[in-house]
Amino acid sequence: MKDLQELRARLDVIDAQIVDLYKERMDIAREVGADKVKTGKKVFDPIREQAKLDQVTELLEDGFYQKGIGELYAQLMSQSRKIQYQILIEEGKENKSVFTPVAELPVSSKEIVYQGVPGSYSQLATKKYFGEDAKLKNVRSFREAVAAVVDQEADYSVLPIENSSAGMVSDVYDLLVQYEATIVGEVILPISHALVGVKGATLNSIKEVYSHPQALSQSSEYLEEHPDWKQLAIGNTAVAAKQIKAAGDITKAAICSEEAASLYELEIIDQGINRNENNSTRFIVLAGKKIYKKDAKKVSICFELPHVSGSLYRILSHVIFNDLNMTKIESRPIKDRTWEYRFYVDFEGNLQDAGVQNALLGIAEESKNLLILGNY
Ligand SMILES: O=C(O)C(=O)C[C@]1(C(=O)O)C=C[C@@H](O)C=C1
Repeated sequence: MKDLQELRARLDVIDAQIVDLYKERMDIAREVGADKVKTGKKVFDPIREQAKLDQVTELLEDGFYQKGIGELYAQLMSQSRKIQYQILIEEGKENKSVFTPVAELPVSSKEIVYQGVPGSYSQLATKKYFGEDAKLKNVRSFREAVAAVVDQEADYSVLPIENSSAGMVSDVYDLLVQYEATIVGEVILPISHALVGVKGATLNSIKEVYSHPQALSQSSEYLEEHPDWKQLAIGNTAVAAKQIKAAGDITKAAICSEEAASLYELEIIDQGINRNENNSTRFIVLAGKKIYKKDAKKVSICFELPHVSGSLYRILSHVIFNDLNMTKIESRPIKDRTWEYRFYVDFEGNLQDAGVQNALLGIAEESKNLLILGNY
């Protein structure tokens, strides 16, 4: 058997050759990029890439090696594209961003909109972000809240986007795309549910509990200790509180925030009844204009991908190879297109960073319907 040192010495020789060839290949890819800038050809040429993958795999017989060389070339070509997108940016040939940086979010005399009723968690989140004195207006649906900013009836609206235990609010994700509203901020609200009732209501008098389905589910362990209580779903926790007040019945209770209890003059029977003590909801602040704060640190985008092996991998490589820290990924089915998905990705960065611009160029060219949802 040849000794390890000898084998490693041979690998070193081969690797030096690979490095030289890699450099030569990248230099040529750069020249191709310069040519593409001149002729206006697209950087990503999927037909050429597939032909290249077929060509290199055919040169090998072993199945394991064939797969390996395919993976290697997918990486190499992705790096060629990265260098070429960089040239586009240097030459100022990329599609200029339609987003305007601002020092502070502008506020006019218009109201700030939230969905729900006074006392709801959305109202609490809105006050947390804009301050106690902000002029607020409530609307009934998520759709109305998004439409209000797009139609310039309000400067901003605040909507829940995800809960730490129940997950994404899918309707809001879908509306973001339908209306092309811009995320300009976010606020995280710790959620602590209380069991509330009218004066005289006690754990023993309760027969029915009303709340939003998520609040019921987040309090499920507590409710399991009271199996005889009937659970009834209502559109909003604060609406549940309002109804309990109107009913004036000691057999009915609501699960809502302590603020909603005090607003509707209800008594707190039990506090902090949610299962997960760290339960929080993240709310987004939406604007109708394409603006972002100069010091914004997070980019949210969404794009569509065909149901093809490796398509998500290739797109995410733009995030990874530009050293961007991806903090979240979600997907939603695209209506009327079975098994096709829209992906929602968050990563750290600012629209002015070269790495962010480079990644967005690549994703725009290689996916369908890229939308920059916001930088905040
Ligand atoms: O042939 C090209 O057009 C290139 O830019 C080179 C290359 C490659 O690295 O082989 C890179 C990107 C294209 O998508 C296809 C191929």
